[in-house]
Amino acid sequence: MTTPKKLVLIGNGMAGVRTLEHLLKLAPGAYEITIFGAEPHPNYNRIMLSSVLVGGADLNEIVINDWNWYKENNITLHTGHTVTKIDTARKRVITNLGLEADYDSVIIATGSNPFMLPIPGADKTGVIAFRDIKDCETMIETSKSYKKAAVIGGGLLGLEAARGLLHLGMEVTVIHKHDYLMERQLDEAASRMLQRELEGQGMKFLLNKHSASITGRRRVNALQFTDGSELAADLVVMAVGIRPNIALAKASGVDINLGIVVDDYMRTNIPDIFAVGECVEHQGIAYGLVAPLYEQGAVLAKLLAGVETAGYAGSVTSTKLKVSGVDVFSAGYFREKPGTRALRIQDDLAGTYKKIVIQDGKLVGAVLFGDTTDGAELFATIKKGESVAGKEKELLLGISSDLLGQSGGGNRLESMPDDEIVCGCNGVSKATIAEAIQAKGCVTVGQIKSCTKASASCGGCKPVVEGLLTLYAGDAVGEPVKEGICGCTTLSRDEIVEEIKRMKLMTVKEVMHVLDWDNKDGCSKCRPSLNYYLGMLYPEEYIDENESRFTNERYHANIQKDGTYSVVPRIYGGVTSPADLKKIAEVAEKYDVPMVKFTGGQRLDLLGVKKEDLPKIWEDLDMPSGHAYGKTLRTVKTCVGSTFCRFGTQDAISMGIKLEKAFERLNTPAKVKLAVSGCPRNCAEATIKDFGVVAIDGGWELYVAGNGGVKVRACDLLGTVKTEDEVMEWASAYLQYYRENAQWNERTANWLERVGLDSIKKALEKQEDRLALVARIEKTLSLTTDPWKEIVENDHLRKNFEPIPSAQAQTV
Ligand SMILES: Cc1cc2nc3c(=O)[nH]c(=O)nc-3n(C[C@H](O)[C@H](O)[C@H](O)COP(=O)(O)OP(=O)(O)OC[C@H]3O[C@@H](n4cnc5c(N)ncnc54)[C@H](O)[C@@H]3O)c2cc1C
Ligand SMILES: NC(=O)c1ccc[n+]([C@@H]2O[C@H](COP(=O)([O-])OP(=O)(O)OC[C@H]3O[C@@H](n4cnc5c(N)ncnc54)[C@H](O)[C@@H]3O)[C@@H](O)[C@H]2O)c1
Ligand code: SF4
Ligand code: FES
Repeated sequence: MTTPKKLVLIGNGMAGVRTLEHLLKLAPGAYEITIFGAEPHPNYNRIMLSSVLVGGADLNEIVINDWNWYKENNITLHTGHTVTKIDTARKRVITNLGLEADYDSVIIATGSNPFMLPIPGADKTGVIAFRDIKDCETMIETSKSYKKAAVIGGGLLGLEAARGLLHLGMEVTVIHKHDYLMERQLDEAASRMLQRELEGQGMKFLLNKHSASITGRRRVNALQFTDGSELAADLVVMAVGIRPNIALAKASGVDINLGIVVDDYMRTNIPDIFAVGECVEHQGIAYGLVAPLYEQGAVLAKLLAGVETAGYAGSVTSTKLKVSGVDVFSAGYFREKPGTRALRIQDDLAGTYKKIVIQDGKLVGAVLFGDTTDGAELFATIKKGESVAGKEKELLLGISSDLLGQSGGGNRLESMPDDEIVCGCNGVSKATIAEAIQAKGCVTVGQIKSCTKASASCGGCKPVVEGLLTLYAGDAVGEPVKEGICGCTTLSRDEIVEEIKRMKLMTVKEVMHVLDWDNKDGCSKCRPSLNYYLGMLYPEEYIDENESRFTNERYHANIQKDGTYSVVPRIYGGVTSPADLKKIAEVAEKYDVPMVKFTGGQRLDLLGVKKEDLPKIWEDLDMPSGHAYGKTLRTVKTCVGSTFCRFGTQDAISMGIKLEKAFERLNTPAKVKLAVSGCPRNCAEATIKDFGVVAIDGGWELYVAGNGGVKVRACDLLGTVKTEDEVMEWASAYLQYYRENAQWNERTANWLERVGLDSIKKALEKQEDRLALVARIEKTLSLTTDPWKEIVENDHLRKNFEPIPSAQAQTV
């Protein structure tokens, strides 16, 4: 038996220990391993520090290898020791505390140091980085006694720190030197959308700002900028990038440049000294994300185990911001340059943006905002490097689902190699996930997460994990895969509503806590849906959580492409008056409204309004909100009907106004549009509305679940009635039944297709059932108020519309 060689690992972090995990599998017993780690902890998942800050995990949960792991693998671990020198002549390492250890081979995995701006006052108490457990603990402690936090750096780390500090109850301002956030990962359009979303969560921003000094006696009390302005701050977190930690390598004669220079096998210039992780520079690049570091570790482990391997060839990277409620994804070379072509889709209403960049017929980069489900597929396509010529639009529209095996291109997941890493953050391979499903019986993403940690960090791999679940659980196990309303829970809409009723849960937080949400803060899908369900179930007791709503609903106006808003006052049934038209014209002139436009719903839209002008405009207009922005009743379109039209059989205008006055301000699962036509010629297009009314001789036909949007759907006939009162009764009952049974964000057309017309007819056929529904909708309607009026009359609410200080608007 050969004596094991002595292997010393310097740095007990993610990349180094990951390399050893591989090595232990490939060549158990081949090495006598000693690890030196400067931190006092066992190896932990640094990525998850962001989750710790927002209460999504505690420090014990982020440990990757606990103390026992080292014992079980006969590894000698020295924590709290910083190696200060590698004596390459005597093949020995020496620590700051005087400990020495001989080696045959040594791996340097010292990671990075956070870059601290060298400005006066940077050494004051309360000025920290965000890199390790200690920083995380300092933030949590500080938030208990102090209020104002400043985060310098609007990159991934700065924004995740800022989100954490907000969660801890601090007021947070992010100071960024560029004019838009995350410029290293996003283009300007996506970045502006991100900023708006984060502002909605309460984050403040100072862009184009350069920090000059930090003031305070011992502790920081303010941050001063080069333009002379300042910001009060009790805590300053610097998140302005990282620098490879090369001090030890330099002191030991190892070649360094930006980082420790290595070849494709992670060898340095000195025999038997290897390096891996963030401290390394490979082909001129130092990586700052775990996926490439794990790839490096796999190559090095094979080399040390004597297993043949191709060298490390560099990595294409992708990132996902880990801020709940905000989906941002970026991969590859997303900037346009000569020789590239970019395709984009931007939907300001849905708050989504997608851009792909093509070079030489191949996909080379992508940016996604608002909906990142295509991220995994786009990233896989970038990595494959195959031609996508002719399929660019399919890629852009997200209908080329080769990766998940949903299109004719064959199932890429089936042919994916077993050892391919699916979850870059946690280094989980396809084989590990397959084993979790097939051998350990996992049938939900949540279970796979608990079992393997795949999708536990940034969540970017979730679509692939879901695809594998369908592949293995669907085919091999045959068990139904139960999915929750979003990634935070496995509970369906109906289960959640049942539990809320059964346990009398009264707030969004309570629901998430009691029903054991995976992500304690929820996300942009579950928070607004819970807010809706609670409001629907408890119209009297529940206090609407404004922060759970989307930007448009929070500001009671539609945000436009350029960040301005649109104002649509209510114009019942499309009928206005000279007085109202005059008011609208005067307001448009007074506030320099760039455009006044008739909408498709027969109203007037004032476009290009500045946020700070909104309350003043509403005050001057003195008209109710048209709710053109929310998941509520939008418009009731009418034709002129029997009042003026020679074909009209009924008074469509007064019927429409009656309906609009009854249901204005009603919260619904998704937006609801109504129309009334005075005869079957149907000039108001009532048969493509959520609820349409068409006059016939001696009565009215009632139509439901139509849609004139992306997917046009003609209504189904619900029934025929004789009187206006009956129209009101059926409309009320139908809308309330929809409110009580549809999923949040489900339009009536989709709802009806899901549950079937017959089930709806059955639920409404008995008058006693209809009247019970009518009573419930009337209760809800009796409690609604006009949001514009409420804001106009409340100074505190008006403050939310004041401009956010920017580089142009100085002192804070
Ligand atoms: C808050 C946060 C969130 C992040 N989120 C993501 C994410 O979502 N996705 C992603 O891909 N990446 C993320 N990262 C980056 C990721 O954590 C790093 O890329 C990764 O941890 C680097 O691994 P490493 O082993 O090279 O360095 P580290 O994990 O930093 O390990 C190096 C270790 O070596 C120790 N050490 C240094 N010098 C010595 C010495 N001389 N002697 C002994 N020990 C020494 C250090 O104390 C440290 O413990 C995040 C980073 C942070 C801070
Ligand atoms: N979700 C994730 O993937 C994730 C999360 C956190 C951290 N990380 C990684 O951790 C590392 C550190 O993150 P980071 O965000 O600090 O690095 P970064 O280099 O990506 O971003 C730093 C940001 O700070 C800004 N900046 C630089 N100097 C500034 C100054 N003087 N004033 C104001 N702004 C300034 C830069 O413009 C840049 O946008 C990176 O490698 C990052 O990839 C990744
Ligand atoms: S729908 Fe009939 S009543 Fe209404 S405008 Fe058209 S033709 Fe006239
Ligand atoms: S890739 Fe980030 S959690 Fe899987």
